[in-house]
Amino acid sequence: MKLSNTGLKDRQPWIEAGYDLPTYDREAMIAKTKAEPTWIHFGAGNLFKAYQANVVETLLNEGVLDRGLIAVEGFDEAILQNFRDHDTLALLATLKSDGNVQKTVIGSIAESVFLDPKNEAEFARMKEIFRAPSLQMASFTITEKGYALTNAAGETLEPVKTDFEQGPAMPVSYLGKVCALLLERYNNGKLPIAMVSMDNCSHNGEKLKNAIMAYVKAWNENGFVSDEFVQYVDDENQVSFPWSMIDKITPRPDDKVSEIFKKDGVEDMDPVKTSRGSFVAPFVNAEETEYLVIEDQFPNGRPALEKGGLIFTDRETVNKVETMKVTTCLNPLHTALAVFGCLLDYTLISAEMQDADLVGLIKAIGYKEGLPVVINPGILDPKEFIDTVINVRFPNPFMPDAPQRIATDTSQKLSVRFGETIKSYAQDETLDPANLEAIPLVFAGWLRYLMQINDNGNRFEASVDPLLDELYPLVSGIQLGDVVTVEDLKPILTNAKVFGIDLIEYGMADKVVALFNQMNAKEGAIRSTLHEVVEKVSK
Ligand SMILES: NC(=O)c1ccc[n+]([C@@H]2O[C@H](COP(=O)([O-])OP(=O)(O)OC[C@H]3O[C@@H](n4cnc5c(N)ncnc54)[C@H](O)[C@@H]3O)[C@@H](O)[C@H]2O)c1
Ligand SMILES: O=P(O)(O)OC[C@@H](O)[C@@H](O)[C@H](O)[C@H](O)CO
Repeated sequence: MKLSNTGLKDRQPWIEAGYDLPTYDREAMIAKTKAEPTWIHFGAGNLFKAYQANVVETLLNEGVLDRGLIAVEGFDEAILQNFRDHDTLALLATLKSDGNVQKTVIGSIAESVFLDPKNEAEFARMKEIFRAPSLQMASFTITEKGYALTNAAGETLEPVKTDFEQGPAMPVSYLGKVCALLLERYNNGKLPIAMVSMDNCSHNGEKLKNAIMAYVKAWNENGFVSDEFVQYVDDENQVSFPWSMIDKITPRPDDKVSEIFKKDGVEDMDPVKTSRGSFVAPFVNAEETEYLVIEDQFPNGRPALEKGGLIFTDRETVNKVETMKVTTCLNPLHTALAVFGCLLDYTLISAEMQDADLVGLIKAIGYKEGLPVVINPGILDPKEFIDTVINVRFPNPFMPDAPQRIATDTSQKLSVRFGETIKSYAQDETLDPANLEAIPLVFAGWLRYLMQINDNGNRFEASVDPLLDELYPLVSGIQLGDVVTVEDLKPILTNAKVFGIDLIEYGMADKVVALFNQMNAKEGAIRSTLHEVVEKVSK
């Protein structure tokens, strides 16, 4: 059995092996999507295939939609190649908490394009898509760092600087290319569009808009674009940047899941790590739970995605749901498990959920330190949300999720996942950041993690992180048993780009450094410190 157009011609073996197959005319869907695209997605990673593409698959099968998705990859060509090798088909394994695995052939991706102006044919197609009056939305899952314009020191990144100065003709940065496509749309009828960030960043729509506007303004100042273009991008009735919250735990493609497909007789199912560090396979594996809440601001209309379970609401509600998930009720808990999982030598989140100290830690972060600053969004109850995360989702033994995946780019995530909570404590007269215990432990744990020596004194390799080269030298000279001071770690502790706040200014640095020293005292000290803090906060 081959995952390809030819391989799917004989449907019987797939059906007998329990696969859900496309029931619509895929060729017709592809032709219609190419001719009149409605939805283009940037970032053809695992989440996109597991969530957005699966929702569209369901709606195509139900006859609600007649067009599928166009997938754009602009960072890692190997992701695209993997996809094209299988006629833009993908397999999805939905790993249910009762152990059942639902196997779906995803056919909803009609076309894939590489975002690269140097590749004339591909970029000409991108421009053609952006000229299409039918295009309603461009969405993004390009990770938090995909939106960055500056490095940790606040300096403009080189490719961004080049694009600001050289204009839209041949952009080299990711968002410079996206901005050039918006210009193409403007130059061909000033057509409206929604640009929807679906990444786990706080206020993701605002983040995308600010980044795009930085290009637009620089190009305007340097004489490349008109004032009218600036107004077009800035007018949410022309170009909107809806805020969103997305939630579906999508681990890297796992060998055990690949075995399930291989056992069924599906060929070529091995996951690979690409040279750019992506984990990719012709299949994706994900949990069943999923939420996608989007601000309903689509100036050119939108597909009826509410029929696929998406929730469309106002910005305030999205903000509350997103704040709840990303800054208090899920992602901070995940990051705590990521950091301590790597330090305590775990390779599975579900195994960490059998560890009373770690469960105690995330309960403290969620219920005790997070909940007091959460505003109930109304459409989801924060306490029930944490209950499900802790009791059902994280412990799901069938989910191959690893702390090492979640530890990716931690330097980019701490400010959102914990910094927002600390700021809320500081702003609330009834709360005091000095009373926080679990969050400072995670910060100290992360500094200890940066040493890349685990609690047994063994070296481990930190997950990919854009600041690792910058941050590692600050801790690489520290030996197990050394005692450091706030002054020694000042360059990190004061970095508001990392923590969201200056830890010295907020009076948290002493506590973080004391916990770091306690965890660095000797082998086993991470465990004993974790246990001690959890005992203290559980009282
Ligand atoms: N995996 C999950 O559980 C999950 C759940 C909810 C939200 N998310 C959000 O989706 C994002 C992607 O997750 P995924 O599982 O698809 O990851 P992935 O590693 O499979 O895919 C990442 C995508 O981002 C692109 N990318 C990476 N670095 C980039 C850069 N510097 N500039 C532009 N593009 C870049 C990659 O090429 C790829 O298309 C996450 O960062 C997160 O914000 C993920
Ligand atoms: O996806 P990231 O890299 O922002 O963070 C890692 C995980 O915490 C995250 O992917 C969760 O699995 C996801 O946010 C669940 O919806």
